[in-house]
Parts: sequence; C-alpha cells; structure tokens
Amino acid sequence: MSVRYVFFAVACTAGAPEAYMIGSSPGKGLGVFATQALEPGDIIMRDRPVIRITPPPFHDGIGYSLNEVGVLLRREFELLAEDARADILSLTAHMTAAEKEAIDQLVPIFRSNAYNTDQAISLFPKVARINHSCRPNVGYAWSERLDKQVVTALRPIDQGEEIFVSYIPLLHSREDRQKRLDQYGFKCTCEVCAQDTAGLQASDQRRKDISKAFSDFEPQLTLSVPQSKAAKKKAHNNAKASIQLAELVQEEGLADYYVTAYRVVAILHARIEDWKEATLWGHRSYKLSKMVDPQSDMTKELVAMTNEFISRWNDDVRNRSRKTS
Ligand SMILES: C[S@@+](CC[C@H](N)C(=O)[O-])C[C@H]1O[C@@H](n2cnc3c(N)ncnc32)[C@H](O)[C@@H]1O
Repeated sequence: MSVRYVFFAVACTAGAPEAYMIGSSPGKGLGVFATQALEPGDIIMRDRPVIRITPPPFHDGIGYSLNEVGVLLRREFELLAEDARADILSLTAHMTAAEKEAIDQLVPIFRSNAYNTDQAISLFPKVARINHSCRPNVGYAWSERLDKQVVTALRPIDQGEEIFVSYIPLLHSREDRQKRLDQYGFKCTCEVCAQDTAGLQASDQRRKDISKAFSDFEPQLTLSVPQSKAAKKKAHNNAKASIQLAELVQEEGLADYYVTAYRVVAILHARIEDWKEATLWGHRSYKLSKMVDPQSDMTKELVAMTNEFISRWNDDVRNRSRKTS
C-alpha cells in the first residue's frame, strides 16, 4: 500500500515505540496506520478521553436532545486547556447546512467522532482518527480501570496497513450499511464496498446468511442437553450447521463476529455432549474475547463455560477408561 505519511502528534515517550501513526488516507482524510507488523491481540493504542459526558435522557424515536448534549459539551469544553480544545476543533465532522452556519460545532464533532463508553459517551483524540471499514481489522474496548479506550489487532496487520474499526453493525447488505453511514456523511469505499457487483452480491448474501444463522441459533443457546430423540437429532444438525456459520464468518473476514460465532459453535456442541469440540471452540472464542477486553462479561462467561466443558470432557475420558479396564 503506498501512503504518503504525514507525521504529527506521534508521542515519543520512554518505553515501546508507538504501534501506529496518523497519516493521510486517500479519499478519507486522515487515518491511522500500523508502524510495524501486528499480530492478533497486539494492542495498538490506549487513548484517554478528552471529553466524557453522561448523556441526557434518550427519547424513543427521537434520540438525544441535541440542545441538551450541546450544553453538556460546552461545559466540559470550557474546562479544557487551549491545546486540548484545538485538538477537538481539528477533528473531522459531518455537518448539516444549518450546523455549518452555527457558531458552536461541538455537537457535530461529537456525533461524528465519539464512542459509547459504558453509561457515558467519550471523545478520544487519537481513536477519532480511525476510519471505518465494513471488514475492520481491529476491535476496541473501554477500560474503566485504565480510563482509556484500548484498540487491539483482530488479525495480522502489515506494517503501513491502515487500521480500521467499524462504526456500524455489519450484518447488513451494502445498501443498508450505506444508509447507516449517511450520518457520517461519506460513501463507504472500503475493500468490501469497492468490490465488483458479483463480489458485492456474494458478500451481501454471506452477511444475510450469517445474520439468519445467529437468530435461528439464538433460542438454542442453552446448556441443557435435549432429551427426546427428535430434539437430539435437531441438536446434532444444529451443531453441524454451526461449523458452517463459523466458516462463513471467517470467509467474510468479519473479525468483529468471531467471538460470537465461536461461542455459538461451542454451546451447540455442548448440547450434543461433544465436550472435546465444545472445549476447542470455547477456547477459541475466549482467546479472542480476552484480547479485546480481558474484563468483559463475555470473557468471564467464556472462562466459566469452557472450564465446565473441560471438566465434562475429563469425566467422559475417565468413564470410558473405567469401562475398558
Ligand atoms: C471519525 S472520523 C475518522 C478520521 C477522519 N478521516 C479524519 O480525517 O479525521 C470519520 C470521518 O472520516 C471519514 N471516513 C471514515 N471512514 C471512511 C471511509 N470508509 N470512506 C470514506 N471516508 C471515511 C469521513 O469523513 C467520516 O465522517
């Protein structure tokens, strides 16, 4: 990838060199690029919020009152030092014609760049430079303990490759994804959206199939083992089909969804008491979940669940060896 790098704001402190730099991304303004080859699980950046607000009440069908958000933002902004204010005002924002005329552009800046962080909404000056892709290569998680947003590689990334997150849920057709991205004011030209018609149709179909499989499997995601003959047969078919789901997610390169897909495969194999496969997929899901957020409820659930599968697998092996001896 040939990119003309624009070096700026690369903090050079003692310790490991930064794994990223901010540079120009053709057609997308600025973007974030890997300064070294990265492996899944490598942490790319930890960024502290420059502004964090607890949002006003959310009104169904309307959303947040922009006036109320504006007041909260202005209050926080006024407390900041000059350079922090300049950082915020330099961020890219999609604005309506009326907003362009307005003196206060904090709301559109926040809307285009902020992330949900537990009960709050936060603006991170470096994370805000990460562009969107419908096939992102990094994940992110808010760490209350560190007071930072942590960005982690989800798959191998080459030196110089651009880092992409996803701004939207991805299990939708290109047309539907574009509708959601309209609020950011750009037409997505990521590697998925830039494919030819045949490639796009295949991608849309895969995402539709993945989404359908997730909702079809949802009611089956309990750890109780089916008892009737018919239910057992269905559970075997589901376990088989869940492997196809994991393969489909991998084929589409949806690294954001690996944890969820592998968890489904693990649970559906537990329902047919295939403890070896349940353990294998449970481990896969856990490892990826831990990379992005070691403290998340999902990671904790996967530890407990996979340990249960291991213990069942152990029992199975012991029982079998008792029978044969
Ligand atoms: C959160 S900012 C990302 C950083 C931004 N490129 C910058 O220069 O500061 C979001 C804005 O980046 C641009 N952008 C992000 N992803 C893009 C994409 N896939 N294609 C085109 N523009 C994109 C859009 O202008 C969008 O409103």
